[in-house]
Amino acid sequence: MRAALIQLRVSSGEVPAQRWMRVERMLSQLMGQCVDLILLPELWSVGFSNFAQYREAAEPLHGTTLLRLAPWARKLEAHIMTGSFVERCGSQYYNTSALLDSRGILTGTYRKIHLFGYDSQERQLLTAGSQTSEVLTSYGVAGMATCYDLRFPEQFRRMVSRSAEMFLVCAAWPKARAEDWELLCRARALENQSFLLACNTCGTCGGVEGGGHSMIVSPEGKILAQAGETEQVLVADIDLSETANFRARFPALRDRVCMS
Ligand SMILES: O=C(O)CCC(=O)C(=O)O
Repeated sequence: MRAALIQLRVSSGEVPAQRWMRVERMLSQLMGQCVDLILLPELWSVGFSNFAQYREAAEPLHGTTLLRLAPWARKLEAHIMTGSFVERCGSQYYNTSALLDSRGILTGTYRKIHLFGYDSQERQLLTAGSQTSEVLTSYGVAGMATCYDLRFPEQFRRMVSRSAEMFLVCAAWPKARAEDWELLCRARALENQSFLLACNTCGTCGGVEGGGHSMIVSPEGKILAQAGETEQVLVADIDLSETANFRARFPALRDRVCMS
């Protein structure tokens, strides 16, 4: 499977339309590259730290993000994990990401469970999701998660208990905690013997510098590909049979003991 992580620069001085233009340009550059799965970061259109704009930027589930990205999924014949957007549902607002299949059809959604309350208004403005998300794709079962969720191993373990074989993570993780980012991405992959694809932002939004370093981690916790600190598309090939091979060779998941 060939994956492409669109590490987008999200800066305060820009309007979402400018980011959309760059995203669509990067998608068009993937034409002919036989990519199977594309990931975008967390709240890339509005900008994670642009809290004052959340309400105005909110959209229904089948809103702008899905409508604009679905034709790209069809054109590129690739799954697209849309990154997250502010979803409006009745009077509630969520940090929601979606997975489109290569026909542009919505196959999975995830509402961020662990909202970030430190130096952030996310927890005041949004409602937390209450369900993990495991989506059956043509490449296996994908578990979806968002940024701060990385600090909560029980969420990833639950997804593995529900058959996840890889994790798709969108993030707006700050550079100030870049070491945590790498450590947590590798730990969640290794302890769950699963591929982890994590797409982050870069650039400075609301005074917070995005850490970049989007990465693809193997089920053995090794970084297979990693972006730098600037805007780029990280493309890498993944051998998904490694998950089953490693789980058979070193069957730690089988030795789980129920602690509750
Ligand atoms: O946990 C962290 O250090 C960063 C989390 C974050 O920025 C987020 O959830 O958007």
